[in-house]
Amino acid sequence: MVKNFFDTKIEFLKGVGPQKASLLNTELGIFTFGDLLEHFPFRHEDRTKFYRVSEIQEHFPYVQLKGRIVKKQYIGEGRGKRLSAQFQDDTGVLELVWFKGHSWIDKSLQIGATYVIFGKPQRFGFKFSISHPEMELVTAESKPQGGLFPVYHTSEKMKPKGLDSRGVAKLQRTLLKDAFAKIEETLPEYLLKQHNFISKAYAVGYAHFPKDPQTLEQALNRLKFEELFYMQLKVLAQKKQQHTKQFAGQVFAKIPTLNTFYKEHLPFDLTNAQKRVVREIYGDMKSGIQMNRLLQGDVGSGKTIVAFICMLMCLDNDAQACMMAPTEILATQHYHGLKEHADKIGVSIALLTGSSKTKERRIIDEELRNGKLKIIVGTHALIEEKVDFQNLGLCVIDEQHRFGVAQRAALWKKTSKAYPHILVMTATPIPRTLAMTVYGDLDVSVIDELPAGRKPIVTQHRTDANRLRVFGFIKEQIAEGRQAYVVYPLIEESEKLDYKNLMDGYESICRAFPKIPISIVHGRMKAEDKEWEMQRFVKGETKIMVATTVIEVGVNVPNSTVMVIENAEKFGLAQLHQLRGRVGRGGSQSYCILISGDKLSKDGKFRLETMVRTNNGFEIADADLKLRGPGDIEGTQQSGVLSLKFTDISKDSQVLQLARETADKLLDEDPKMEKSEHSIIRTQQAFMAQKKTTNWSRIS
Ligand SMILES: Nc1ncnc2c1ncn2[C@@H]1O[C@H](COP(=O)(O)OP(=O)(O)OP(=O)(O)O)[C@@H](O)[C@H]1O
Repeated sequence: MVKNFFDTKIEFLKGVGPQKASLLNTELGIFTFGDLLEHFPFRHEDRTKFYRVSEIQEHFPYVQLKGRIVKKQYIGEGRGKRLSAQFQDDTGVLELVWFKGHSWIDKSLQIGATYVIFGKPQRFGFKFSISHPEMELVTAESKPQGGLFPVYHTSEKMKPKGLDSRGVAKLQRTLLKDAFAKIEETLPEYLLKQHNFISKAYAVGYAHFPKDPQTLEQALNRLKFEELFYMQLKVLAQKKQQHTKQFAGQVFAKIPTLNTFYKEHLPFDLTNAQKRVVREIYGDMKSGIQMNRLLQGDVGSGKTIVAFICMLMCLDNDAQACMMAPTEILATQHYHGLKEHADKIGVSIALLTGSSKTKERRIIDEELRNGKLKIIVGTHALIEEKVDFQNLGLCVIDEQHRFGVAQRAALWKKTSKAYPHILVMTATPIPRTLAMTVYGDLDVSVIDELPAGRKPIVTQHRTDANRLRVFGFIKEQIAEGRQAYVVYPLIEESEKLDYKNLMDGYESICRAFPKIPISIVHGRMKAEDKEWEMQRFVKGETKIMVATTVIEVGVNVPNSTVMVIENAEKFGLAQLHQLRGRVGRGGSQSYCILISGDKLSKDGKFRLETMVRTNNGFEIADADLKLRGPGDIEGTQQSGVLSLKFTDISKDSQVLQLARETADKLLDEDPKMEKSEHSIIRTQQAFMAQKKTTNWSRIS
C-alpha cells in the first residue's frame, strides 16, 4: 500500500529532526506533513518597503530596516534583566531589546554584521526602540526577501530552537516544494470555472506565500468558499432531510375571521416587511407540513400583530394558539397587547403564569380542554404544568434564546391532532450570516423595516458629571406629557449590592423629582407587585419607571420617550439595544441617554460608540459578533461555525451567501451526489467525516 505522503511524520521533513519534531508535536499539534501544511499563517506582513532609521514614526505598526549591530550589553538585574543592542544605518541609531530568551540571541548576535530587522517601533524620549524584533543575518548568499511575508503562530519555547515564525516559514517552503504537485483538487471543476476560483494547490501555496495582495485574496477566497460550501452541504442536507420526513402539519387554509380583522379592525397599515412575513407564514400553515420558523424583527418592528394574525389563521380552522414568553412581565404585556386585538373580534384569550390563582387556572384548564378558550398566553407554566389543549395548532415562542430545543419539543406533545406549527420570535437580531449557518432546522423570516412615521431615537453618551442636566431634560419631557425609564444594571456578584445600587438611585431620583409619581420594578418584588407597578406606568399614572433589566424585553409603553441607562458601559450591546427599544415606539421623538463613568475600557467605549452611531439592530448584532465572536451565540457549537479556519463569520457574509446558494442548488439537482462530476464531493465528504478535519487533507 502506498503511504499517503501527507501522513508522513513531520520529523522526516528536511530541517526538522527529532528535537524540532517534538516541539512541533507538543506546542502546535503538528505531527504530519499534512498538519504542517494546514498550519496556515494568521496574517501576512508587507515586506516590500525598507525604512531608514530617520524615517520611523511612532504610529507605524511595523518597520523593516537594514543595518549593522554596533554594540550589545545587558541592562538591569534579576527578573528585569534585558539584552540591549544598538542597531545603526547611515541615518541614525535604534535600540533593540530582548526581555526573554536573551541567552540564545546573545550567542547568535554578531557585532559588525548586517541584519534585516522587522518589528514594532516604540518611542522613548528622542529614540526609537524595537523589542523582540525578527532578525535575519544578511550574507553573500542571502537572497533579498520582500513581498508579503507569512506570520505563523509559534510559542516562546520554540523560538530558541529556530522555530520562530520565520523558521516555520522555512519549513513550509521546503515542504511545499514536494507537496505542491501532490495536492489534489477538492472542488468540482465546473464550480472552479463558474466562480473563477484558483486550484486547490495554488490556493494552499498562495495562502502561505502569496505573490502579492491579489493572489492572497484569491487563495483565501477559494479556501473560505470551500470550507463554507462543505459546511453548508451538511447543514442544508440535514434540513432538507428534516423537511421530507417532516411531521404532517394541520392545514390552515380558511381565513374568514382574519379577512374581517384585516379589513375592519387592523389599527394601522402593515409595513411591507410585515406583509411579506405574514405571506411566508401563511404559506407554511396551509402547506400540510409542520412549520418551524424563526421570526426575527428588530425592537419595535411590530412582531406582536404578526403573531396575532397567525393566531387567527389557526383559529379560523378550529385550532387553538398559545404564546410563551420568558418572564411574567413579558407574558402579561403580550397578553394585554393581544387582548386589545382579540376583543375587537370577540376571540377568547387568557393569561396563565406561575402566579395565576388556582380557581382561575381550573377554568383555563377546562376551557382549553373543551376548546372554548382560543388563545392562551403564558410563561414556562404552559409547558411545565399539566395543560391540555383540545387542539393546539400554533405555538408562538418569544425570545428563543431563553427556551431550549427540549422545551420547544415538550410543547409539541401537547396536541391531540398533529404537531402544532411553531413560530419562534426574537428581537435580538442574529446577524444574517450566523442565522444562515446556525439555524439549519428553522426557516427564517425577517421584519427588516420599522412602521412608518417612527423617528430615529437620538442616542447620547453622558458621564456621571452630567447627571443633573439629564434629570433636567427628563423634567422637560415629563412637562410635555411624556414618560421616562431609568435602568440600572445587574452587575455585582452579589444581589444585595445590585439592590442597594438600585435603591440608592431610586432615592436620588425621588429627591430630584419630588412632585412626580415614580414606579420601581426589580427582581426581588413579588410578581403581582411588579405587575401593579407596571400597570401604573402603562396607564400613565406614574411618570418615571426606575428598574433593573427586568424590563429589557418586550415592554410596550409608546408614550415613553426617554430611556436613561445608568452604568451603561456594564451592559452588552444586545442588551443596550433591547433597552433602547423600549422608547421610540410611538410617533414622538425619543431619546436614549447612556450614562457611564469617565474611564472606559476599549470594549466599553466601542459599545457606547456603536450605540450612538446606529439604531439598526442588525448592524449592532454584527458589531456584537465582532466583539464577542460567534462562540457566545447559542447554536454556534453544533453548527461548526467555531471550527472555521479561514472564514470570519462576521465579515465574510458574501462568500457564505455564495457557498450557501451553490450548496442549495447542488442538493436540489443531485441530492445523493450521484453525478460523476460530484464524485469529488463524495470523496471529500467521506474523508471529512472520517478524519473530522475541515478541509483539504484527503490529498494523497
Ligand atoms: N405597521 C405598523 N404601523 C404602525 N404601528 C405599528 C405597526 N406595527 C406595529 N405597530 C406598533 O408598534 C409598536 C411596537 O410593536 P410590537 O410591540 O409588536 O413590537 P415588537 O416587534 O414586538 O418589538 P419588541 O421586540 O421590542 O417588543 C406597538 O405599539 C404596535 O402597536
